[in-house]
Amino acid sequence: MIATHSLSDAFSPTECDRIRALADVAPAADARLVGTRRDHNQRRAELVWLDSVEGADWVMDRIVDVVRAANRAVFGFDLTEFAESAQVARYGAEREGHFDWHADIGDGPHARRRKLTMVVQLSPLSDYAGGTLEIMPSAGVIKAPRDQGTATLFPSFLLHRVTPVTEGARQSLTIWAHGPAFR
Ligand SMILES: O=C(O)CCC(=O)C(=O)O
Ligand SMILES: [Fe+2]
Repeated sequence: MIATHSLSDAFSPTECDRIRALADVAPAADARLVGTRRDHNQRRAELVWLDSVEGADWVMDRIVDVVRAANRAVFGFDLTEFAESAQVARYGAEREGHFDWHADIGDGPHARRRKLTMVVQLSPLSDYAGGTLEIMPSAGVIKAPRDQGTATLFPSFLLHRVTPVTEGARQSLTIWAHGPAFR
């Protein structure tokens, strides 16, 4: 079974910096989990929804291309739409930014239909320590490559986490692709 798929140059470092600059000037919200509950032990991060940011259409265009190609080549899921905005998250060492083990399939009308998750590493390696994205397809854990611009895709039902950032700050871009239930 194919668990995760990483792509080293989904975005160039310059493009990552442009996305970070867009997110940096947008008002950030505190991270909400699937639904509306806020639980800072589960997740500590600041979020910017890309659909509320002007000048970010090219980011969504690229996301669609990358997810489509990876799905065609690797996953073969029946995906019909991107029903939710892409999200830029910032995990800062000042409050040990992290996201504990979770799956992305939730209770909401959209979260329930998430099938494929893609996370792009927006920060250069030198910006932070900790903040590793780990995915658990079975007994072992897969560590997502950290290089700036690398995308990691995985089925949204897999458990994954971001370990606490201990120095600096890590930013990531997350998008979900949706479709009818697995069968
Ligand atoms: O920031 C990451 O690497 C993961 C984000 C995530 O798991 C989520 O938003 O559901
Ligand atoms: Fe997640």
